[in-house]
Formats: sequence, C-alpha cells, structure tokens
Amino acid sequence: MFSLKTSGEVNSNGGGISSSDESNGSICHEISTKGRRSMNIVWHKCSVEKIDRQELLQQKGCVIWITGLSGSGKSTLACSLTRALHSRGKLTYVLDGDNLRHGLNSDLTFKAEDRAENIRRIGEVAKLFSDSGVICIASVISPYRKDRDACRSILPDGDFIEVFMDMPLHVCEARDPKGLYKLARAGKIEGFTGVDDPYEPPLNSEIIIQMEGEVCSSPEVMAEKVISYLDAKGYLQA
Ligand SMILES: Nc1ncnc2c1ncn2[C@@H]1O[C@H](COP(=O)(O)OS(=O)(=O)O)[C@@H](OP(=O)(O)O)[C@H]1O
Ligand SMILES: Nc1ncnc2c1ncn2[C@@H]1O[C@H](COP(=O)(O)OP(=O)(O)O)[C@@H](O)[C@H]1O
Repeated sequence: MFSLKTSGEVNSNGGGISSSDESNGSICHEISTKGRRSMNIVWHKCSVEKIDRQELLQQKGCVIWITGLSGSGKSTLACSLTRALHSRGKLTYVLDGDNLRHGLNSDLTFKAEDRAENIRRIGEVAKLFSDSGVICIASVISPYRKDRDACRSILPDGDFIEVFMDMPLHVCEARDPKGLYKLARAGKIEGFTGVDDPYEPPLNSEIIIQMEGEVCSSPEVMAEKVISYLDAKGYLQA
C-alpha cells in the first residue's frame, strides 16, 4: 500500500515548507528564497510523494554526479551504468553535459559564469528526476567545486553521489575522441578545461575512479563499483 500524506504547512511568506517534510526526503526538503526573484509564490504540495513513487519503483531516487576532464570517460561510465542498472530493473536517466548543451543549455558558453549556470540548471533538473524516484546520472565536466557543492546542497543528505573520474590529463588528451584537445593546443579553442581553463578536483567525493598503474578498468567494472555503493547505501530498494 502507498502512504498518502496530508499537505504540509507553507510559511506565510511562501518562502518554504515546514521542516516536518524533511523526514521523507521529498523535494520539499529544501525550498529557500535564495536567488529567487519571483514574489508571492506558494509551494503546492501533492498527495503522491517521493516515498510513494519509490515504493512503486522499488528503488530510491538519487543523483550520481560524474565529474572529470573531457575524455576522462564520464559519458562512457554513464552509459555503462544506466545499462547495468536497467538490466536489473532499475529506472535511470542520463543527463549528459554535451547533450544538454544542444537544448536546455544551448544559450550558454564555456565562460565561468555560464558553466556555473549550466551546472545550476543540470543540478535542478537532476533534483526533479531524483524526486521522481529515478536514479539520475549526470555526466558533466563541472570544473568548479562550488558549483558542484551547490548541487549537493539542494538534495537531501546522501542523495548526491559524486563520482570523480580521476584520469590524468595526458591520458584524456591521448584519447581525444573529438579532437578538441588538439584544437585547444593549437589555440583554436579558448578556455578548454585542463589546457587553459581550471579543473578543481573534488575533495570528498563518494567514489573515485582511477587507473591502476597504466591500466584503466573496463566501463563495466567501473559501473559495478558505483552499483556496489548504491546497493550498500540502500538505493536499489524502496
Ligand atoms: N572550452 C571547453 N571546455 C571544456 N569542454 C568543451 C569546451 N568546448 C567544448 N567542449 C565540449 O563540451 C563538453 C563539456 O560540456 P559540459 O556542459 O560538461 O561542461 S561544463 O560542465 O559546463 O564545464 C565537453 O564534452 P566531454 O568531452 O564529454 O566532457 C566537450 O566536448
Ligand atoms: N574505461 C575505459 N577504458 C578505455 N577507454 C575508455 C574508457 N572509458 C572511456 N574510454 C574512451 O575514452 C574516450 C573518452 O570517453 P568519454 O566517455 O567520451 O569521456 P568524457 O565523457 O569524459 O569526455 C572515448 O573514446 C572512450 O571510448
């Protein structure tokens, strides 16, 4: 049976939901006025909540945030992970930085403030997917620590799982599947991450993917590492 909740109390200024909502990890977990420009808006709560959707799906919604240099294997891991979870009957959705820049984020450049807005939007979309009960996999360079941490801060504790693709620059550059490093080294792309733009590695990521000596694990083995984490933390059951 699904549990039905009565509606939560909304602050008189419409600025937030009462903290009693935090127990079920629903999207009402953290609603703040920070950065919000619209006034006189009030959160509308529905009787079907995250906990109900999770029960239906027999899993827990969360965000797996894969960060790393271009060519570090983010998209490859995202695809391998979504395939492996799908075959176990788990509902996932991949948000790939490159792909989202074709639509939702097509107005953004690679300047620091646009990268920040790119990450903010992807974080908000990922939060919605997570609230729907889906295991959302975001694969984005997300070079700035504060932008990634901001995405972490809008999710319930534990639901933002950062995966750091800790691949040396020379490996990423040798792969160069799109020829972008070559263009950047030739001065034909400005502000390319790792070449003439910064990448700030995570300090406390939940999972680190590294090479062992000169050997890089297969995408399937990397995906299994993430799945073991999800399993241990209870995300693969309601
Ligand atoms: N200047 C510059 N720096 C880094 N990357 C660049 C740049 N210009 C284009 N690209 C291509 O854009 C992809 C990264 O997009 P993201 O949205 O993930 O970037 S970011 O998180 O906003 O930094 C990235 O995809 P991946 O190689 O899959 O990481 C590149 O193909
Ligand atoms: N585990 C791996 N072992 C060997 N090659 C890999 C691995 N993961 C990715 N690659 C290769 O590296 C290149 C970059 O991978 P990709 O997933 O596109 O990286 P990113 O999304 O971080 O730019 C691709 O050619 C891909 O086939």
